This record gives sequence, structure tokens and C-alpha cells, in this order.
Amino acid sequence: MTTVLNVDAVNRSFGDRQVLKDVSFAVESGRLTGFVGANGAGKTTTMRIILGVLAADTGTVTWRGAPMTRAVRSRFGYMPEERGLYPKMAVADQVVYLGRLHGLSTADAKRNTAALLDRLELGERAGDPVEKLSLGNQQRAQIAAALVHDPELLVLDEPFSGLDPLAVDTVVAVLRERAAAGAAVLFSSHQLEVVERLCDDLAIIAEGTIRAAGSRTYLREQYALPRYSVEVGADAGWLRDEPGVTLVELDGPRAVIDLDPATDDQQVLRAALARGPVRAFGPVRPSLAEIFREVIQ
Ligand SMILES: Nc1ncnc2c1ncn2[C@@H]1O[C@H](COP(=O)(O)OP(=O)(O)OP(=O)(O)O)[C@@H](O)[C@H]1O
Repeated sequence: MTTVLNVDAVNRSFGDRQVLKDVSFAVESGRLTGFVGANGAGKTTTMRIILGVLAADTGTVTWRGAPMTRAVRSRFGYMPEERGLYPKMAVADQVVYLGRLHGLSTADAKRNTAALLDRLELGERAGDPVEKLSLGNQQRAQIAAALVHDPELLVLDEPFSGLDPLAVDTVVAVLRERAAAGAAVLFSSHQLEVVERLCDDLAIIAEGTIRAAGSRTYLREQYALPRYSVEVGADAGWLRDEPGVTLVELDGPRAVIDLDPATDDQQVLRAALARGPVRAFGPVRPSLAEIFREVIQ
């Protein structure tokens, strides 16, 4: 995996309202990057700047270290927030047409379209006009449209909104396959549970500012609480009286504790061992939702 897309110190105002403030983050190939933030945080504006639909006031977006060109952008796939398929045109015809617009031969466009619609479980609806599809299926058709030309970078604005859980799983699997084949995938979402499950990397934005960015593992370590989960051989209630320890939860031999900053975890472990067997002792990693709450405050 390599860093392919760099968003560097991007600022953008609408009128006198600055909606992006020095936005910087990187996207790597072969990975799924989740772009997370509340409504109005600036996700769509950032994505539109990456795609060249909108200009930045200052700052740069580069692809493999070089400025964007039209040719580079033609190798990107974009699923905008305002879905844009023609209601009266058959799904497959539309996806083939978009593939052709991105430079595919008719044969390749048809082959990719058929494979994608099957993969997205829309094969049987290929001949139906878009307006006859349910909203969830229209969404799958949009995803097919963004993927038909095998883009090197996929930018998806809220690709999971409006999908039922089974459809989310299908789309997740397709995006994973694309990443495994080397594409870089950037998607926005406010569904933290989906992002938690899906993404390798994250950029968290609030009020136009990136509050945290990096791999999920890095962020979970970075924002680790001083919280530990402990399991001992007998009742763990003695932890209540241990200096520097706050008991958060107690369930017989199992406990969750917070340590004061000055408290050495190994000291607490030794105290536990002095009382008998220790079955488990380790830090509790924060969930993405917890990190999100912490960094957007
Ligand atoms: N063309 C525009 N003119 C004026 N203000 C705009 C324009 N586009 C976006 N904004 C404002 O910029 C801010 C950021 O919007 P943006 O759509 O980027 O947020 P978002 O994080 O994608 O939120 P959502 O999930 O609601 O789409 C919002 O306050 C929005 O009202």
C-alpha cells in the first residue's frame, strides 16, 4: 500500500463562511478510508474538491505526488451525494454508457457492467428503468456506475445511507475486493458502526477541521483510555480499595478499572497476582464511537 492521494491544507469558504479549515489527510491504495463527521462538517465539500467539481480557495490535492489533471481524474470513480442516474433509462444501458464515457470500449463496458450488476445482486433488474427500482436498488446501481471503469480511486459520498443491512454487507464486500485489487477507496459516513467494521484508515472532521486521522489501529492506541479489563480467580472487589484505581464495573472475578495517570499498570497486576491467579489483564481499546465523541468535542 502506498499513499496515492494527498489533501494538503485545503481551505474553502462560501461567502464569508469558512467551511474547510486547513484540511489535510492522505489516502492509501489497497485500503478503505472512512471520512467521518456530523452533518455539515465539510465531507461533501472536501470530496467535491478532490474530484475537481469545486475549487479550493487555497491548499492542494495531489495524486501520486503530482497535481491533478483531467486524465488522472478520469481514472477516479465518484458516487455523489445527490444521486444522478437518469430515471427512465435501463440500469445496464446507463452503466455501460458511463463506462464508455470513462474511455472503455463497448465490449469492456458491457462485460464490466454485467459482472458488477451480478455482484451487486442487480442482474435480474438490468433491463429495468432506474425509476422502477427500490431506493436501495437505485443505490446499488449508483455504486455500479461509480465502479464500472475499474477506478484507481473511488470516492463515495454516504454509500451506505438507505441500504438495508444485507445490502450494506454486499457493498462492503465489493469495496473490499476493489481495495484488495489495489484501488484506494474513500467514503464518507456518519454511521460509525459501519465505519468501525469496514475501514482501515479514518479521517474525522468536525466544523471544517480534521480532528484526527490515521489508521484505525493507530487511532485506537492514540486515544486509548486508561482503562483495563481484569479477570482474577476470586471476587475482584478488593480493586475498589487499591490506590490509583477506580472501579468502573464489577462482576464477581471480572472487573473494568480506570487507572490514574500516575498509576503503573504493572503495579496493579502485581497486586492482583499477590492475591491469586490472574486470568486476564489488559487495556480496553476504545470503540470508534468513543474516539469520535472525544475528538469532536
Ligand atoms: N454551495 C454552497 N454554498 C453555500 N454553503 C455551502 C455550499 N455547499 C456546502 N455549504 C455549507 O458548507 C458546510 C459543509 O457542507 P458539506 O456538505 O461539505 O458537509 P457534509 O459534512 O458533507 O454534511 P452532510 O453529511 O450533511 O452532507 C455546510 O454548512 C453547508 O451548508
